[in-house]
Amino acid sequence: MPELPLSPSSQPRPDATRPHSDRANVTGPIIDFAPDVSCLDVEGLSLAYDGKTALRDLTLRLPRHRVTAFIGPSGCGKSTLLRALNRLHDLNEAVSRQGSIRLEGQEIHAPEVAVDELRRRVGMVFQAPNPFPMSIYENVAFGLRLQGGLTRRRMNDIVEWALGAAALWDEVKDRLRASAWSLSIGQQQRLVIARTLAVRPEVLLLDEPASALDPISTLKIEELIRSLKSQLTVVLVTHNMQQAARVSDYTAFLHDGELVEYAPTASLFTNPRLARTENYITGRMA
Ligand SMILES: Nc1ncnc2c1ncn2[C@@H]1O[C@H](COP(=O)(O)OP(=O)(O)OP(=O)(O)O)[C@@H](O)[C@H]1O
Repeated sequence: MPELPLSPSSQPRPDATRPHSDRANVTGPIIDFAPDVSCLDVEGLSLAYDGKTALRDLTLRLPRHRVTAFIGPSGCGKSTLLRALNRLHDLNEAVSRQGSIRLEGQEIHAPEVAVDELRRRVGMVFQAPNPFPMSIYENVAFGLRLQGGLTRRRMNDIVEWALGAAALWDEVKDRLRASAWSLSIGQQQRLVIARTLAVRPEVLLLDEPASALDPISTLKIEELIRSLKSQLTVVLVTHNMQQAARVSDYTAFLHDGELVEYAPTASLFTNPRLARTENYITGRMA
């Protein structure tokens, strides 16, 4: 699929080079670009657990077929925001929410939206790989079987495609019937990504997908993230700022449940416009 052109406003602005002292009085949020085509639109999103605020009036647009990273200190609300994007909070009665989230223009909380279908369109991969206790093949075929209606040949094709897209096919093609648990942790995480890709999501949410992995597996996941954006929109939560800088096109910095700064990644890391962002990315804020 062809790459979308970046809008002129997505380039770093000249005044982003102003000295740090000028930034000190600005509290934000600063949103330093406007996506030409957004996939997910979050508007006025607030969320609380048992009345305790975790997200405060967040508004941001996530561009289609790009990688957007959420960064910020522990407890700032990154995972809470990510989970809101495919309604993972629905079953938590302690959660209250205000505001809207639109996927390709459609409100995801609208009564006519089927949550299962939403979660097919917006797939999620967690920090610890969670393959099902079945074979490598059956893990990837799992969602396809639930959907039904596929011939054996078509299912085989999709399983091969998904394992290939997750950069795992060459390593497992000769042992598809082996238990998923016989794979290394890094391979298990790529298997879980293949399982998610098999049902053809439009968005892939990744919650610290490489934090439990060794450096080589991490590199593979990062290469995979970069390759996937030609086919879908990726949203990545990471504590690893080098990783955000390596793989993402845009970065949103959250602090204390608020969106502080949201900009093209290169611009945010080289010329943060707010002191709070600079303090975090330079390690002066835990
Ligand atoms: N299930 C929950 N029940 C109650 N409070 C929660 C729950 N999940 C998160 N919180 C609280 O919401 C706030 C935001 O948490 P969240 O996990 O979204 O932050 P985070 O930025 O992803 O943190 P980390 O980087 O440590 O994973 C924190 O104060 C956290 O304690």
